Amino acid sequence: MAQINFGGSVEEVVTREEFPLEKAREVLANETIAVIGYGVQGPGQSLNMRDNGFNVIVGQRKGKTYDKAVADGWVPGETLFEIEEALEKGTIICFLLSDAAQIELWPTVKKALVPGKSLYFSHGFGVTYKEQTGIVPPADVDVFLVAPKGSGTSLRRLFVEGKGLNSSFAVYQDASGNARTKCIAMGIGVGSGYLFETDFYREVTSDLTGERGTLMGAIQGIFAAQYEVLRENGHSPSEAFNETVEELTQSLMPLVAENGMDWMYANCSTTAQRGALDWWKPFKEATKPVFQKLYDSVKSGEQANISITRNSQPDYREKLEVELAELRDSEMWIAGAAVRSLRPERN
Ligand SMILES: NC(=O)c1ccc[n+]([C@@H]2O[C@H](COP(=O)([O-])OP(=O)(O)OC[C@H]3O[C@@H](n4cnc5c(N)ncnc54)[C@H](O)[C@@H]3O)[C@@H](O)[C@H]2O)c1
Ligand SMILES: CC(C)(O)[C@@H](O)C(=O)O
Ligand SMILES: [Mg+2]
Ligand SMILES: [Mg+2]
Repeated sequence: MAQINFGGSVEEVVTREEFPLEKAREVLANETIAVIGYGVQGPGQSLNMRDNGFNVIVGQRKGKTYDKAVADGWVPGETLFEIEEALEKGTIICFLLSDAAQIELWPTVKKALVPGKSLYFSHGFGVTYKEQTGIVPPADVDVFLVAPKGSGTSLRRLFVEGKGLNSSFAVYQDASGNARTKCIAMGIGVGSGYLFETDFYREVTSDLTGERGTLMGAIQGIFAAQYEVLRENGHSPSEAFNETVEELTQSLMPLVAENGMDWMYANCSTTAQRGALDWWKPFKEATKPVFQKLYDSVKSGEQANISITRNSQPDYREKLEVELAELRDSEMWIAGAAVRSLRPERN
């Protein structure tokens, strides 16, 4: 493994150079990889693995997503099956249903896990919160995860562009003695840029924190707060949206992604630089207690509990739609839709 110094801590990571695709293909040459679920990660991972030359099949219940799989080139009866049939044919079972649906399907999956098969996750959720999920894999199967650090949509887009999302990987159970190598081979196969090692508990606690925090929950909260203050002080929706969201996503974040925040601070006006240097610490101080509260809630299992309870309700979709409409119909995101429609590349 490559030793990389991440800000003073040396960590071992797996790169594509030291674990090339050819090696991954060799490791998994005799495996049938069954991707169960074709929601967000299912398409990204299965299509990348198919394009990388792996033996992949998809298991998906009939409906809109099944039709999407057909449209993506999966052939019913050859590479696309009902879930039970795919579970039977697969030797590596990629459990890519939503975390709540995994609970419901677990008895079916468990039955298919005969000795010698492997169980693959993209989240540490199911086994970490086993008291709530009931997901306890049989002792004679390998259990591991590869968790792409990003959306399945970008996993596929970046792969098509010849780039790759980073993923974490972890082995929960090594029945064959070869679980780690298989796990890394899967990580390379799904199109990871590089892979860093974790365990199921750390993967789920960091992931739940990140998505509730800076990746989605906190950022929307900060957007809404600044937008409201600008609007309450007489700024137009277009001015408030551009100064809150559009400039960040279109101009500054791609530059931060390329060069880091220090570069961004060094390459804006001296006026902006002074202000950003003065204000980042008060924002940090104001929000850190909220992040600590969030982490504690993740750690105690409360967030998992909320997620399982809410997402297992029969009227989950209807209730979700109401909450999404609150965002979609907010002035800020209506203004956002108008701003997006004005981007020159839309024409
Ligand atoms: N969404 C992401 O980009 C992302 C990123 C990293 C990790 N993950 C993890 O990957 C896994 C899959 O997540 P996802 O977001 O792709 O899932 P998803 O919510 O998109 O659902 C996946 C599939 O589950 C199927 N499904 C739902 N309920 C079902 C049921 N009762 N019976 C049978 N099928 C059912 C749906 O048809 C869909 O094809 C999860 O563990 C998630 O935490 C997701
Ligand atoms: C894409 C995310 C937010 O990183 C993932 O963790 C998810 O659950 O969808
Ligand atoms: Mg997540
Ligand atoms: Mg995530």
